[in-house]
Amino acid sequence: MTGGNNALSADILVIGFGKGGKAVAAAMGRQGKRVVLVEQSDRMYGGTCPNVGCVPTKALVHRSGKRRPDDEIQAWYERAVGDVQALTSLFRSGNFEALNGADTVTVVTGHAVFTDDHTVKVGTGDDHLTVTAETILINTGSEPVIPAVPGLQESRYLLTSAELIETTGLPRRLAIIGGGYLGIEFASIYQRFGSQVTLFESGPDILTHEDDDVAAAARDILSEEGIEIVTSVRVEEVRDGEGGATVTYAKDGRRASIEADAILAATGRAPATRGLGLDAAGVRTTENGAIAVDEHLRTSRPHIFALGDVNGGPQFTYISLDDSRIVLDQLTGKGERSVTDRVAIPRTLFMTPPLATVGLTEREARAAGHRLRIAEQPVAEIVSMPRAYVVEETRGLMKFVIDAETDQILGAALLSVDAQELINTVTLAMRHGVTAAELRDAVYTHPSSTEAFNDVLATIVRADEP
Ligand SMILES: Cc1cc2nc3c(=O)[nH]c(=O)nc-3n(C[C@H](O)[C@H](O)[C@H](O)COP(=O)(O)OP(=O)(O)OC[C@H]3O[C@@H](n4cnc5c(N)ncnc54)[C@H](O)[C@@H]3O)c2cc1C
Ligand SMILES: NC(=O)c1ccc[n+]([C@@H]2O[C@H](COP(=O)([O-])OP(=O)(O)OC[C@H]3O[C@@H](n4cnc5c(N)ncnc54)[C@H](O)[C@@H]3O)[C@@H](O)[C@H]2O)c1
Repeated sequence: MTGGNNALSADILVIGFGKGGKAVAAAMGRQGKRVVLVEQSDRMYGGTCPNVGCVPTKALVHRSGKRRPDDEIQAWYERAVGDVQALTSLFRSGNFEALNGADTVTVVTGHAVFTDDHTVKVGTGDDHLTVTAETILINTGSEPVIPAVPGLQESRYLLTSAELIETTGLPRRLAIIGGGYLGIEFASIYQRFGSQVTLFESGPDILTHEDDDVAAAARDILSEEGIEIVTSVRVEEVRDGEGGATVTYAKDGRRASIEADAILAATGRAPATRGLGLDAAGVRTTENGAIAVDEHLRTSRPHIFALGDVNGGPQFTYISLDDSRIVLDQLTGKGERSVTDRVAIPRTLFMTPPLATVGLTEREARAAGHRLRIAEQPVAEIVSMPRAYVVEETRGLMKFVIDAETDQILGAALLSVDAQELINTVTLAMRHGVTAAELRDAVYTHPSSTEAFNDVLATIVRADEP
């Protein structure tokens, strides 16, 4: 690193400690490049995923199923929060050391603001630092959107997901606004811990992207757990009282209200570009507020890249990681990778059991003109999968959408124990042209969840006529 006390210059500057940025920082540092990574919060080394996103929420999913007979609910929840915070703290320091421990990489803690297209200022007043770099990566993630409901923003019962997972008092009554991935996962976690959860979704249903049978199976599980799901709803007002808030909503032309001890805003996350000074760098944004990028993730200034949630792509950690591969390919490779060459990207919604999906739904495949065979079975009926009974989780179903002409798997929806693992095997099969018959007839370990494929793929419930 060169520069005076208040100035650093580097080959690569990374703004934000997200997945993609830290992967590029580590790789370029290993190649001997001088790298500076600026992270605004010492609670966020490693970014959203290990601190307040994927890792702590999945650790809570796990713990929400582990109540011992003599556990008092509040004490059990508080212990789970404490354990999960200890875990995130471990990952946080591991992330910091992994980067800052390298001779070539410096982690700077402070909020970065562009002053021109090669320079950022970190901090203010006498303490401020200037970092200048040849190449800059913006990896600032996203931040929760708070819907414009009168009284909500000012409510002392309003929490973001990051705040809720650190709160040691279990809300007795939790209202969640938004029935997407985040809202459903939190509904599932908190209902299992013992909260009474009401989930408000403005759309006509939850999981509308999925086929009706898959969505209905998932919805039934959530309802059986005791979650109150209110769809086609307009949350009209939040009014604070002494012991909680009154949430008033309109549905089917009628007004009603519930009382809540906590309200979670789960209505989406917007690219985090506020206060970055993008204008000073000449970096353009889209009308949705994301940083505009080409297929190689270059912004309107070609030496500045944007990775992860901030570029408006799908908001998943593994997409941010894949963004890092594209950027590294631009910086040191052949420049062949792009966002357009991604095939079959899986997703997992971590309710219990998880819902993992990839590729086309039956509805989408029909709309695209494919002649189909549909393989489907409820988990409880998959004879070749005793694992579901072994681990006492027999709820859900598995569904495959198969092209009847080529036997290629076009898509799958697995609502099942271990679905977050199973979906990666299906995805690999789809990427490499492994047919449905080959996946069906493969030899799998026993007792495992994968061996369900032996049965499910042999159970054709619908086949289109040639
Ligand atoms: C509750 C929750 C659960 C989730 N669960 C999953 C899951 O199970 N699986 C999955 O794949 N995805 C999940 N996601 C989404 C996933 O966490 C994000 O897609 C991913 O973390 C985005 O990573 P990123 O690289 O874009 O940046 P982030 O990891 O968001 O990092 C951005 C960093 O930039 C910092 N920053 C912002 N502005 C500045 C600035 N001006 N100067 C310096 N630093 C700045 C921030 O403090 C932050 O640390 C979840 C998200 C949430 C909120
Ligand atoms: N397991 C995972 O991979 C995982 C888990 C959690 C979050 N995430 C990521 O985080 C991102 C944010 O998640 P999210 O669920 O907040 O966003 P989302 O955009 O997926 O869902 C938001 C939901 O809120 C609803 N909504 C919007 N305004 C509303 C209002 N005023 N009242 C009621 N409902 C309203 C929308 O119709 C939508 O269903 C997602 O894009 C997802 O990729 C991923």
